[in-house]
Amino acid sequence: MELVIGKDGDHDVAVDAQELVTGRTCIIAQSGAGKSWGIAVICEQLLQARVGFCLVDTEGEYSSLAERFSIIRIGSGDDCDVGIGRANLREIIREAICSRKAVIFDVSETEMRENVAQLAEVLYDLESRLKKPFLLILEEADKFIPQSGEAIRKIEEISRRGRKRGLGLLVATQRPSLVTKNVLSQCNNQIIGKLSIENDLKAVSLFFSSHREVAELVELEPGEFFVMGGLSRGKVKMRFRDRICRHGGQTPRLVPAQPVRPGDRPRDEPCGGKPQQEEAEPPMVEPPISGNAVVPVLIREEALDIARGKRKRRFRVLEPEERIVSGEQVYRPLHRVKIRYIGGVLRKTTKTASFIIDGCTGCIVDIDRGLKVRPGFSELLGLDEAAVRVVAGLANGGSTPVEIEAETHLPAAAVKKAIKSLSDAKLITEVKTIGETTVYVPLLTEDVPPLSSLRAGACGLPMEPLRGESLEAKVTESSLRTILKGLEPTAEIIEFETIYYPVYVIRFASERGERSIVLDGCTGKELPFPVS
Ligand SMILES: Nc1ncnc2c1ncn2[C@@H]1O[C@H](COP(=O)(O)OP(=O)(O)OP(=O)(O)O)[C@@H](O)[C@H]1O
Repeated sequence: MELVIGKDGDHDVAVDAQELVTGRTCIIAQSGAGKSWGIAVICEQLLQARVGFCLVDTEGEYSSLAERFSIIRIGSGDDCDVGIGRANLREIIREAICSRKAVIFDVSETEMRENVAQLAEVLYDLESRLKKPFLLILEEADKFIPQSGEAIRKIEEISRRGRKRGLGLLVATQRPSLVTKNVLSQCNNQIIGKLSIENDLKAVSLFFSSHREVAELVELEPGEFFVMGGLSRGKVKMRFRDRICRHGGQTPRLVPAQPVRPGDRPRDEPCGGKPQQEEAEPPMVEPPISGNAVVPVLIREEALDIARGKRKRRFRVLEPEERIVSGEQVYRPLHRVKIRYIGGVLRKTTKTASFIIDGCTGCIVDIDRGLKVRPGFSELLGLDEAAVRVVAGLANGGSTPVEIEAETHLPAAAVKKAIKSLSDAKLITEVKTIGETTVYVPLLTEDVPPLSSLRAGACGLPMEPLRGESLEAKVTESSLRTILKGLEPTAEIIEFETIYYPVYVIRFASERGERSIVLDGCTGKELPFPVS
């Protein structure tokens, strides 16, 4: 029997149902890459084929399956058929195995580990006697069978000895490097999607025959997966098919909120259909910084692990000379900015440009498989509009004050003042030429990007409300406006929103002193930001 689960171009991709239901399969991909979608597609196909399974739902996101199919839902929510503590689990699972039924075991609001351990015991025990095909599907496997820490023994046992009992195991994770190798190495069937973190790419490399194949995972689009092992003949790249039911794990869309002006009281939007209460007097407390943050992927231990590899070593002895003195996760403020200005060859066209600027340094960033940092406006921070106009207008070979006046349309006194502040900031230097004429040359270490080159892609990473400490933004809307006006007098900021990005700031110490590095909280890559 085959189950059609996806498409490779126009061709259906089918997997062997027997292998899926009684074998060991892993579904691996980073957050937002389509695992839950894929698991739900598999469940729909199993339901249509009347194959029994039990799905451990850690987020309460699969209940929409019950809108179209007959499923027993055990959990703690109002929409569950049986309360998780009160259920006669053994009887329900026996009935499901014998009658080829499906069970959703929703542990989202419960003591997950304890309940899943109990389920695994019951399943293994029943199947040791019944020996009928039945599949256990385990979302967020890293929570139950971690690489470091104690794994639920019965799940390890199911992965080793379930097949002969007809009991298959399908585990899903965003972080294969955090799942015990004891189970991962048992997975002879693999469905692997987009991954970016080095440790995770390393963890799945055992399923591929070359580094080149592993590197292909980084390039996959959300929804695309490689199906490998016993599920298909050879490695197949596919996209999971459309859902029959509504997708419960839909990423919430970010909708623009009403801008808040200084002095306005923040107003909560109604949530979950509850009516808004009449507001009481505002409490006299400092409002916490609120906003949306990119969901961190790396846990602290992993960041420290990466940092250990970056310690400086002594030349003679191989011991590291540096030790890690701290490593904390913080959020960097990033401003998403949209501007409008007059441009074009004849300077008659209204143009727009969008970009994301790091609020701490003024560098331009892209959020694409982690943070990519480019030169931006860092060196212009703190200058006034005239100074920005002067330094941006200087010819590489240098300009005289008269040439600067002509280029910038600034009066002589303003040019003189700007030259003084730029010299103080060591952003220009003067070169005396023959005949008493002074020529000023720019000392900017990076080229300032032209406005026409600024283009921000969408942030494809999952977001959540900011929950941690954030660094202070040195770039404000008004300081940015000053710089932009200096670069292009017609520039106006038309959108300005701050989002937050997780990083780890690691401090090293040695007898020579201290230094710090910044690691990307989503990819673990070192970011070229200075740490104050
Ligand atoms: N095959 C697909 N076809 C169409 N849309 C898809 C597909 N796969 C994923 N998506 C879209 O991508 C979004 C994220 O997918 P999904 O919820 O499956 O991610 P995930 O890998 O489970 O993430 P997380 O680990 O954070 O739960 C979905 O809301 C859906 O809109």
